[in-house]
Order: sequence, then C-alpha cells, then structure tokens
Amino acid sequence: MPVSLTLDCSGRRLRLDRPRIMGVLNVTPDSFSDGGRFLEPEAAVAHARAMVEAGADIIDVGGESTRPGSEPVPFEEELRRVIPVLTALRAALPVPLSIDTSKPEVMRAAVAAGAGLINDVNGLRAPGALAAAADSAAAICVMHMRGTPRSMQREPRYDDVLREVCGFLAERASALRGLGVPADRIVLDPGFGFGKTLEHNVALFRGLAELVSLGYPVLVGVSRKSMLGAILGDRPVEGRVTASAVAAALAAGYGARIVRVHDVAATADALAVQRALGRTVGPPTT
Ligand SMILES: Nc1nc2ncc(COP(=O)(O)OP(=O)(O)O)nc2c(=O)[nH]1
Repeated sequence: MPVSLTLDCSGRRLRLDRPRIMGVLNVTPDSFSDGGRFLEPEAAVAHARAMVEAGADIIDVGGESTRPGSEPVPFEEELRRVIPVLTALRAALPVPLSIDTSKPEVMRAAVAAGAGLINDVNGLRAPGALAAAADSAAAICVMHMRGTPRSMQREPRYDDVLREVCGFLAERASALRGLGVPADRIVLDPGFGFGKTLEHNVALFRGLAELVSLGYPVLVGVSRKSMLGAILGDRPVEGRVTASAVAAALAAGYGARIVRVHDVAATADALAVQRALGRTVGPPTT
C-alpha cells in the first residue's frame, strides 16, 4: 500500500513529501535528557518557538517521562502539565501539535486543547485508548513497546524482533482502520529503546524499510537515546547531538517520514544533506 502524501492532523494537513521534524517538548521534571527545563508554560512556548524557527514541522508535548524505570504520572498531574502549554502553543505557533500520552483522558483533553496528533508510546493498549484515538479527528502515532517503562529494559527477548514489532504495528493499524480511521491519520513507530537491547534496536533500524513497506508513514525516535551512547562507547547524553542528527538522516534514507528529535537545527541540516546527497527513497504515491 503506498504511503499517504499527507498526514491529517485534525484537518491540518502535514505534507510528507519529505521527511518531517517532530520537535520534542517535555514538560516534565524528569525526562531523561531535558527534564525540568520547560515546565513553565512561558519557557515551553519559547522553546517550541525556537524549534519551529530552527525547522520543526510539529511539536510533541509530553507530560510524563517514559524513560526506563520511570513511574507513571497520575492523569490529573499530566493534564496540569500539558493543557496550559498546548493552549498557549495553539495560539502562538502555526505548526500542528502532538500530545505524547498513553492515557485516554489526556488524549481527549489534549485534542480539545488543540493537539492534532496523538502520540502513544504504549500502542493504544490502555483501556479506552484505542477508542479515544479513533473517536478523535487527530492523527495517531502508534508505537511499539515491550512491557512498561518501569520494567521494559529487564532482559527483553524476541524470537525475531523485526517480525514481531512489524506484526504488532500492523495489527494496531488494522484495528484503527476497522474503527474507521483512514490511512492518512496513521503513523507507525518501532519504539527504539522501549523494551529493546542494543542488538534489537540495531536490527529494527536496519530493517526500517520492512516497516515502511506496510504502507504507513514511519516515525523514528532515537534522539539522544542510550543506543547512540552505547555505539559511541558509553557517551553521555550531552554528547549525542551529532549521532542523533546522523541517525535521523539514516532513518530518512531508509524511508522514515517523521523524525522525533530534541536538537532541531542539527537535524534540519542533516536531513538537508541527506536529501541532497543520500539515496533517494521512492516518493509517496498517493
Ligand atoms: N513516538 C515516539 N514517542 C516517544 N516519546 C518519548 C520518547 C522518549 O524520549 P524523551 O521524550 O526525550 O524522554 P522521556 O520519555 O524521558 O521524556 N521516545 C519516543 C519515541 O521514540 N517515539
């Protein structure tokens, strides 16, 4: 099935004729790489504006860290963090907004506050999440995670990680389509670092073309993650900017249509070079 040329974000259409940049805006005290920096709405809006000016095509607002070992945040607290920021961003910025949440209550409130994309790292597995996403007009990014953030990195095992992740995502896409969600609202994400060893992450990354072949836009989020630190010989988070930009360009070369990143300017440069010099991936055909 050909990949859709645009993503319908609650009526606002994001063109996918070239790889797009999703800028990460964590309004949390404890995100693994930027926790606490953008908790106040004013700081969050300023950072989002800077990311858009640097080339971000969509801003992903998250109110709950999903780093390995993290504890869930009550939905009331998550709402308190994200709704004021979404409301301010909707008034201030011209780009679609994404809500990074697994809770149906937060999905519904965030879409009402202006989010045009629901980004669920839990693959819509929470009770009510599939219905909440399908009932909205928002685009939906479904991500694969093995287990929960609290325990997912404790010896994750697969018989064939690529086949199992693609199978899960294909089933989720089919479930959404069965509820009447059109293809141009669905994005798939293999979930790098979410219940995967370095070897699993490498196999998934090198196998991205197989996920792309399912026919839905693929989102890749490896920005600043420990897999990059491991490749660089246990490099700390602050030293992973170049690696994150390179990985974004490589993902685009495998056919990813959205890259979720913290360092937007570096990524924009890397994607520009990839477009100019990299192997061209067949353009979307619809
Ligand atoms: N679709 C998608 N969403 C994601 N949300 C959070 C993180 C984790 O990164 P970050 O938000 O920077 O950290 P934390 O979860 O600690 O806030 N990674 C992904 C990802 O790979 N794909």
